[in-house]
Amino acid sequence: MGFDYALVHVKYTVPPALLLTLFYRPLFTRLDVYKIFFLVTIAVVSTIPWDSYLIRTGIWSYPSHVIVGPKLFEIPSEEVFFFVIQTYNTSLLYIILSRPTFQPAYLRVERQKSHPLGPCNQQWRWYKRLGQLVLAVSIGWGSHLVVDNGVGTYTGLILIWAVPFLLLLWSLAYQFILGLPLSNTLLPIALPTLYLWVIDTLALKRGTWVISSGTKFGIHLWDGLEIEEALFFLLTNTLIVFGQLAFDNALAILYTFPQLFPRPTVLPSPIALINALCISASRYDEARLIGLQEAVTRLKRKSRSFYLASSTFQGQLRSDLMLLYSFCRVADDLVDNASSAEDAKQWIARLQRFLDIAYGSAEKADKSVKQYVTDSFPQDTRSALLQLPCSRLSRQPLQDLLRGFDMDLAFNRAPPIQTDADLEVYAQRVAGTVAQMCNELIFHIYCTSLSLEDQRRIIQSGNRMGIALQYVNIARDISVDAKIGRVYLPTTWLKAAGKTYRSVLHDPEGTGVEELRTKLLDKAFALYENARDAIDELPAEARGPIRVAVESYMEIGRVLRQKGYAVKAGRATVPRWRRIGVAWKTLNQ
Ligand SMILES: CC(C)=CCC/C(C)=C/CC/C(C)=C/CC/C(C)=C/[C@@H]1[C@@H](COP(=O)(O)OP(=O)(O)O)[C@]1(C)CC/C=C(\C)CC/C=C(\C)CCC=C(C)C
Repeated sequence: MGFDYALVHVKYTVPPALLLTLFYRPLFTRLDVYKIFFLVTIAVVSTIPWDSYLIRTGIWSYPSHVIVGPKLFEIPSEEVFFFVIQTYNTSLLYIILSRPTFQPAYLRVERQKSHPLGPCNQQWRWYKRLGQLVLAVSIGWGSHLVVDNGVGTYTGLILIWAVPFLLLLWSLAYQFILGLPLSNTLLPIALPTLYLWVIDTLALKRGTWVISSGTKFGIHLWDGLEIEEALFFLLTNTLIVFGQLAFDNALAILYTFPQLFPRPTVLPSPIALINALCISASRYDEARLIGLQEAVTRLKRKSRSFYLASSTFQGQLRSDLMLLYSFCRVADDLVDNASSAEDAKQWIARLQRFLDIAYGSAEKADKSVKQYVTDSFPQDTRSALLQLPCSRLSRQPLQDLLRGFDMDLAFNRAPPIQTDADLEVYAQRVAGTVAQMCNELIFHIYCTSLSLEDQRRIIQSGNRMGIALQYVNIARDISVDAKIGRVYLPTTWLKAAGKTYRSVLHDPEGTGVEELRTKLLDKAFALYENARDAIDELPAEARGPIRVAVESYMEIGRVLRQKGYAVKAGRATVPRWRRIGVAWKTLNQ
């Protein structure tokens, strides 16, 4: 009996597990736990027979003075724990590194020439086949080495055990394996592999585990690291990451194509996951994928705060929020960038008609909505309208949002915001409604035990939070808005400060404006303080992410409030590292 192997865990495998867990703790969801548990189970069940065979045939061994004692099918308990902890560490590293990526945008429709809709991404079929060929050849070579029963036996046994699983995962998830950024694929394989190579070198040198000499090539990758051990850790980490990628690929399919999977659950069963992966890529909805890709690009380009916050959301809620953002952004831009007041009015009328049709008769809606949008809106805005998740949103906040845009048009006639009450109505329409829709999506997607009355109360707090954010938005954009002929500060405030609407329009940075900005920010922070506790009552999966979304926007207000802060180029911005810091601090509160 000895503790050498146990000490390898104490020193080298448990500390990274603790560090990674601590780092990711605020974002750890049930789905993450489910994904890791799923993979750990498969890893343990599939490795035990193979490892047991290797030990029983003497290909590798553990001197009795380095292990504590208990064994499972001849495998020391420390080794069984190794399967668990390696899968946990590599999986968690993958989850952390892939969190910023919006993976559904990497799904691709594949169609052959013979398909009625014409060819699309045909090259993917060849990539898939090429990968399958390479993996099949590796299995063949592995079998040959095993049959030979010579110095290549250990390599052969590694190959015939690991590569069939890789072949299966590749065949199911090649789109994600090839298409996702290297930070989601190569990095989570390379980092733990390198780390385990170093640990293995130390363990082999100390004799914690021993590989018998007749079954290995005797080649070293570096002093003390046998080539077979290097291959073993490389392939096991690849298996874990491919397993996670296949899981995420299945989730992306389940959550992206409602016409194929109408009501996916938050924790889909293994059968549902396999069904999703087995659907032919020719059946993916191309319009939906374009809608999601355009939504991510739009969000990334237009809002740094919400883009950062979006990476803290998961699954269907993340997609739906992006699509909602895309719609709101497009609608706002169509009205704001119109060439004349008449033109802007026309866009609002068209958006109004779009809502009429989208929320009209269910059977006819789909076709006529598509037709209407194609006939009435510019090409680059269509996906934002057509992919709006109408079935999960009520009509009233969308309707009110348009009424808010309508108030913007009134600036051409007379200042529409005279009093505090006007300001509140305006902010409620353009931002309270947005918050309401975010909350509607959350309650739709995540089950809650809250009564309807409590849900209504939380939604009302959300509305107030939206108003707070809009006040920050107005405080930030006083100069920008003046350039387009708008002053959102109530005229009663201007009068009390000895200013006129016209004077602020012409000199938005003049004396006295700073005090009014501060007054507006004070109002924003009062509303925020009042509403923020309601976030704690949201379903657990949405709490942290919503806090990040709210805090990263309120941070703009904090920057504006800093003594001596001068608004640069007409707009206050929060530096990237400060935004990340805010998100980090918020999640750890
Ligand atoms: C994470 C993520 C993807 C969130 C998406 C949120 C979303 C759908 C935002 C829509 C934004 C938008 C373009 C709306 C159109 C009207 C408008 C301009 C509203 C102002 C947003 C400012 O965006 P931006 O700075 O990019 O705009 P301009 O450059 O000035 O044109 C608003 C300030 C409204 C934003 C309001 C919210 C996102 C609501 C926040 C509140 C909650 C999420 C609810 C909190 C819940 C509780 C229980 C308190």
